[in-house]
Amino acid sequence: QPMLSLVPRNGRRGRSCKLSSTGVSTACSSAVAHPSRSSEERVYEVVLKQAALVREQRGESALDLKKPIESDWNLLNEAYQRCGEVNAEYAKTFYLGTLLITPERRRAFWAIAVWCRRTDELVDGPNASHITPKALESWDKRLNDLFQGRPYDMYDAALFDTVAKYPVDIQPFKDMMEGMRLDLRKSRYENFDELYLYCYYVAGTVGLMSVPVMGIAPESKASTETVYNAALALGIANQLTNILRDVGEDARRGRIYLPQEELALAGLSDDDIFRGKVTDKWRNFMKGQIKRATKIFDEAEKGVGELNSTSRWPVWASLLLYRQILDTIEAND
Ligand SMILES: CC(C)=CCC/C(C)=C/CC/C(C)=C/CC/C(C)=C/[C@@H]1[C@@H](COP(=O)(O)OP(=O)(O)O)[C@]1(C)CC/C=C(\C)CC/C=C(\C)CCC=C(C)C
Ligand SMILES: [Mn+2]
Repeated sequence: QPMLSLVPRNGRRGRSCKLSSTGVSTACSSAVAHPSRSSEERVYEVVLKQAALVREQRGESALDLKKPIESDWNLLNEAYQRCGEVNAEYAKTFYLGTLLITPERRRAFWAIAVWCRRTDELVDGPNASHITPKALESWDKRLNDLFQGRPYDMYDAALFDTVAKYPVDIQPFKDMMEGMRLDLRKSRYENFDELYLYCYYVAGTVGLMSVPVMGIAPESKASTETVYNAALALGIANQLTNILRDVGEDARRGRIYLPQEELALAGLSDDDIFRGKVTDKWRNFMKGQIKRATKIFDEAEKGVGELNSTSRWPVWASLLLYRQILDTIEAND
């Protein structure tokens, strides 16, 4: 059974908490059911499905659950509190955003973000070298159990409460796991289409998980699909930013997420990345990558005003904070 430990980044001293994952195997359906179609078409299918789900659920009370008894209630509060602590430590930019949202929604985001972080930690954390496809299958089985009301620990219990209160579908969670599977077997991306699909898996999915909690403004004239596409764009833009920020860190682990075809067009090779030399070719290449990510942030920004009024500020704040990382990359040469 893999132990999943969230340890402070940058070698900093601080809180470290051990989280464990248990379970057995289950297959996972995903957006890659039809390899002949483009990544965007496949992702769009998931967006449409998610949008349909919310349309179906709109108008229903989010609090239809039977009221929990007092002691359950206290435990649940504690579970959410712990999710908040993990986020404050490991997802700082998003944590700041969540502080601007209503308390009910805030804790729902904390629970979702902890699951995302733990999932990412399976392939990126200190125990990543021991993680096999089988271990991911266990995590997948555990996800199914959680959605069916059988949480394994407090973090899962908080997430179960969240998915019971808001119309959050399991598919984006499954798709995020597919991204982690990709990380186990793939360390190069041929073109942007391939990279886009990876970004959907590990980050676009977070947008799809988030909209049902954010809520769409009742006065919004935009279609549900438009709002979901903006949310998807925010996840993709965030992830592209992560990739551009972490080129060095990823290369030290033998991973290059930058599209190979685009590197070659710019006259750059894997070796240039590994050597980490900043040349004019590299600067020009990065300019193009930053431009593309900025455009996707701009697409996302258009959707912010369609969200429930209490959800706009936190999303906008985290969008601005994340987009600024692109400026910092450029300023750092
Ligand atoms: C209409 C509209 C614009 C709606 C907005 C919907 C919305 C709130 C979208 C959020 C999108 C978002 C925050 C995506 C996160 C993408 C991301 C950075 C994913 C990272 C994956 C792995 O990457 P990597 O290994 O390269 O990165 P590290 O170096 O390890 O960091 C992730 C690590 C997945 C983990 C993601 C989180 C912990 C963030 C979870 C955020 C939320 C649940 C939403 C937070 C809520 C607000 C208010 C921002
Ligand atoms: Mn990571």
